[in-house]
Amino acid sequence: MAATEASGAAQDEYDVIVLGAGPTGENLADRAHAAGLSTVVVETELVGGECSYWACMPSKALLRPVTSRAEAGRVPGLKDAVAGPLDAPAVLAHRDAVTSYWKDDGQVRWLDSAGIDLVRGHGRLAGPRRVVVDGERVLTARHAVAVCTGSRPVLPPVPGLAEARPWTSREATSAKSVPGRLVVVGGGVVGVEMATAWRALGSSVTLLVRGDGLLPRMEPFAGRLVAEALAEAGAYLRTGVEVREVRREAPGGPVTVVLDSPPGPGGPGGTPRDEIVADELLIATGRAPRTDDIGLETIGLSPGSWLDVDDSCRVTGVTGGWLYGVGDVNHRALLTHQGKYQARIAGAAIGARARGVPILETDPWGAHAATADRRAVPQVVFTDPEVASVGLTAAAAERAGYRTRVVDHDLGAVAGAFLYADGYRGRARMVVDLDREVLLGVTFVGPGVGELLHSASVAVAGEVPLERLWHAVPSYPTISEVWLRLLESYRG
Ligand SMILES: Cc1cc2nc3c(=O)[nH]c(=O)nc-3n(C[C@H](O)[C@H](O)[C@H](O)COP(=O)(O)OP(=O)(O)OC[C@H]3O[C@@H](n4cnc5c(N)ncnc54)[C@H](O)[C@@H]3O)c2cc1C
Ligand SMILES: NC(=O)c1ccc[n+]([C@@H]2O[C@H](COP(=O)([O-])OP(=O)(O)OC[C@H]3O[C@@H](n4cnc5c(N)ncnc54)[C@H](O)[C@@H]3O)[C@@H](O)[C@H]2O)c1
Repeated sequence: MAATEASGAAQDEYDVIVLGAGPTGENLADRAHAAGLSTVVVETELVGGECSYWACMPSKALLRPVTSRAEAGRVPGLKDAVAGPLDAPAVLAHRDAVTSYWKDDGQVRWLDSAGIDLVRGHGRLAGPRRVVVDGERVLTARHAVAVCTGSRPVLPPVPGLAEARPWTSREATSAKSVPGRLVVVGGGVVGVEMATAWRALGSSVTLLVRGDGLLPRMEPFAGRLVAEALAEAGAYLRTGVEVREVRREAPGGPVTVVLDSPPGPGGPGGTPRDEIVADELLIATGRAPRTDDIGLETIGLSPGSWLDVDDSCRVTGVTGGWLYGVGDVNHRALLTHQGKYQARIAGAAIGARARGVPILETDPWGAHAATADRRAVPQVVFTDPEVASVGLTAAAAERAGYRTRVVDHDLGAVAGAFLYADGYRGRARMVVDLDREVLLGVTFVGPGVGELLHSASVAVAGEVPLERLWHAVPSYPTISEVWLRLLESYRG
């Protein structure tokens, strides 16, 4: 059946209704359809969601030239060829192409070819199994409604901030020109990636962090190495500061950020009163669920809350068990690949329940139990150096009560790294569960480590015994030889 644009819909009753066509909604619809269920997706903006247009894809299009140039600049014989600045207009133009110029025709064609209907508009629940689109079109679901509405950026309650119309991740990934001076608030993933990108594109960047370092949820050496590299790139980092007030006198004019901290020496635009003046301000302080206006109150749930789900992603406390919350909206792991993973699991569970399968495989690692989104979440931060981690950090493993041993290795000391770049700097850590002798977590920091990560994901999710990992021989001379060094250190 052809993807249906709002009014000319062929039917109003489906087996499954999917609210939101981000990466999670698309994959959920695909899995439900593959299970033989008629499926419709409701989308209020662009099919492809945040990831395709204002998050993963445009941000990585901005960062790829940055990391490529940095890496080439460390290769003897190649350094001089990349000595100049980035061609910012060309980078921005490529970013525009990567987002298909913020048009979703390609993704709509995919839905169409997959036999999934599309209804454009804002969907709201209107009681059990009913969704009303733009107040007009009523859809009913025989089996399930899956809420895949994602998340949006949060603005902290700082006086003057909203009025100053700061950049959020949306503007930071879609801006058409390079601001002269950019202040970034927040030292999480969006903060460090966007500080890296815009600094390399030519902005004077000041990164304001209220804690004592960057990437606080990762191993401490990750934030330290990224902070060192940002400083070397000319960005200015201030830790232990809070934004007290923001002022922008005229739309499009400079913005003043007033800090709640002892006066510092001042970065670009810094003044003795500890105010920073910039051309743009990016707020990267986390996300809120897009559940404030989806009719949750009509089924007894609280609007604006993250959806509490079981491991099959079924929302808890809903009579009849017909409601699912998948992807960012359930707050289990706010990453595209984890949303897609949950969609595969939830889609299988919806299909099995629709077929009347009496007992689902809901034990950890079962076909109907999202498990990796708690125990083996991989993430790559695309900065220079890259940070790639999976599973638990040493601190998180200790908090969880495991008996652990932490093994570290200097990534720059393996032969592959020596060849990869002059003065390669990086570090690797594995966190071992001493009782089972399997890995709980692995972190790599260094140029190019993003592509190493899946080896660690396989080891952590597969709970591969270390004595078997000893037989997984890394090729010489690759950076993967760090696996051998880590295991040698562990075995002594
Ligand atoms: C700057 C940035 C960079 C990122 N980079 C990465 C990365 O490199 N790798 C990674 O894995 N993750 C990355 N993420 C996270 C990633 O973007 C999210 O985890 C992912 O987009 C979540 O997918 P989703 O489908 O759950 O939600 P979304 O992508 O947010 O999609 C939700 C969809 O639902 C629609 N919708 C909402 N409400 C309604 C409604 N009432 N009716 C109809 N439709 C509705 C929205 O319009 C949207 O299309 C990044 C995030 C940001 C902000
Ligand atoms: N490469 C990737 O995988 C990638 C890239 C970007 C974003 N993402 C995902 O998107 C999500 C959102 O990223 P994010 O960076 O916005 O959120 P985040 O939660 O990763 O980081 C937000 C940071 O802001 C800080 N903060 C909160 N309130 C603050 C305040 N009032 N003042 C100063 N600092 C404050 C927090 O302590 C935290 O360190 C994350 O879950 C992330 O995993 C992933």
